[in-house]
Amino acid sequence: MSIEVRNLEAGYALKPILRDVSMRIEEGKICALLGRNGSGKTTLLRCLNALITPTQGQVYLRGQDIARLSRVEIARMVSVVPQSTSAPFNYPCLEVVLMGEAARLNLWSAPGEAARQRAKGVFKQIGIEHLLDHDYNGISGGEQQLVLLARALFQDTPYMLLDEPNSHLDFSNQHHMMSLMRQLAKQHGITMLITLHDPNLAVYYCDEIVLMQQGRLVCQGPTLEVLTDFNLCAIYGNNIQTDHTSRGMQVVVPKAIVMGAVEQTLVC
Ligand SMILES: Nc1ncnc2c1ncn2[C@@H]1O[C@H](COP(=O)(O)OP(=O)(O)OP(=O)(O)O)[C@@H](O)[C@H]1O
Repeated sequence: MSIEVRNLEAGYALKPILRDVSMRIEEGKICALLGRNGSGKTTLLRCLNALITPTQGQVYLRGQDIARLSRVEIARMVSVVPQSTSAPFNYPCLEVVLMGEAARLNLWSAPGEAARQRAKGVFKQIGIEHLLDHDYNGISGGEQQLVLLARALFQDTPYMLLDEPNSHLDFSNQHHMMSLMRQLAKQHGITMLITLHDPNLAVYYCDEIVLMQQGRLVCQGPTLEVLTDFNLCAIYGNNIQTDHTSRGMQVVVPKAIVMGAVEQTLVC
């Protein structure tokens, strides 16, 4: 159940964005997609979910070219946690999560009691049972992000695509969410691609990293092999580097912090 991308080119109208992107993520791996703003991460996720049709190249899920699959077939395989949490609807959170069942229902049927119980179980798993009956538009951005995560988990697919799923979450929930993702990938063999802006979350939780720059894939490999000073500098500029905590864990920090330059600036 790997994800395979071959020589992908894609963009918007006359604006090419992705150029010659090829990569492979093996089953059960949790892969971080890192890159500067506008480097093409969301565009790549949209191609993997067939929301954008590539101008060249192919995406294979379970060895099947997704260009040949119907929307329903794709929805049974791929769940998405989108970057934006805003929604044109205002349903109770439980109903939002139950929408994850849509691809498994016939046209005129609705989720039954068993589906409702399963959905409630997912709320509990994430620790948001208190949001069950709240209106989706009446909760915070971080809470909305957790509800969208619940919907994706409820959809119960072999592939998950998460686009900055932590952007609204507090420190504790960021780690809770990432460790839950890791647990799911390992226990259920779910293959995940997660765009992140904090490389440290990739260090702690992801098996591998894909680095993107200006629509091209710069590098893919095991997390610590990819997060070298050289690669970080090439992607993010000269003010970032790796360091180690007192327990020997690799972390990514701004150079100014390592050299004490921030304190010097403050004193001045
Ligand atoms: N709907 C769209 N129509 C036209 N251009 C778009 C559209 N969405 C994104 N772009 C452009 O495509 C490029 C890549 O955007 P994309 O959202 O894939 O980047 P990203 O790496 O996910 O960025 P970020 O980290 O800021 O979310 C950017 O130049 C962006 O302006």
